[in-house]
Amino acid sequence: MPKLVFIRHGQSEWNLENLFTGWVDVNLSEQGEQEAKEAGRKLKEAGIEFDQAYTSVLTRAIKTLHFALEESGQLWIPEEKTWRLNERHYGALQGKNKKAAAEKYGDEQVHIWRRSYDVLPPLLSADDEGSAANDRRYANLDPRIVPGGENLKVTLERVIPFWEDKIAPDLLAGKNVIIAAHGNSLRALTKYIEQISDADIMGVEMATGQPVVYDLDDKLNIVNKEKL
Ligand SMILES: O=C(O)[C@H](O)COP(=O)(O)O
Repeated sequence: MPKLVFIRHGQSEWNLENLFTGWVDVNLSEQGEQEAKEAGRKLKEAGIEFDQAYTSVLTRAIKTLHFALEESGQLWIPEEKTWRLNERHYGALQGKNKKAAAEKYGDEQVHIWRRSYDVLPPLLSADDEGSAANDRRYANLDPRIVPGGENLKVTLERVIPFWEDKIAPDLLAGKNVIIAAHGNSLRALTKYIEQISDADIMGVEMATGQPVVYDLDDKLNIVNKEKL
């Protein structure tokens, strides 16, 4: 029975400062590093052995994966990084303080931007200096698909092709897979594999640094879900 583990990166420097982050490549905070190591200890305690790891192209997720794997003695396993597991792009909100935005635009508007399934944040244009179009790590992406802002729906639509092409085939081959990613790329995957409605996904949150372990059957149905 394959195991699938999701882990949201540990607390980042911008989580700590309460800033919208999205595709901005911030580091883990000291607490975030500790959370990632603790996740590794829990995975070791649970005796989970991985065959394959996937992560985003953002430092906070990559380092979380590495701390967790190192702590569980599995830093050697194959890993792949993909932009498709990146955090949802927060558009022009990136770098803004969440509390200050709520004071300016109202709690309700900010909640809609953060948790609605299909409302887009204010977009960042491709010529904005913060645009991902200027970032070397996305140079191999068709400029037409470099986002200027994403909602959960758009995030899900770019995460699922990666699930279909890479993650699901690994699981079907009986491999245990760990995915270290982000609050919203993991909410998108959670919505997809648990078949959560557009309305109910608004209430689903991912804690930083907490492994979520799924046992799947050979048709990838969920047999058990446990948070460590
Ligand atoms: O990108 C961000 O700001 C956070 O990592 C996730 O944000 P959220 O809690 O607003 O979804």
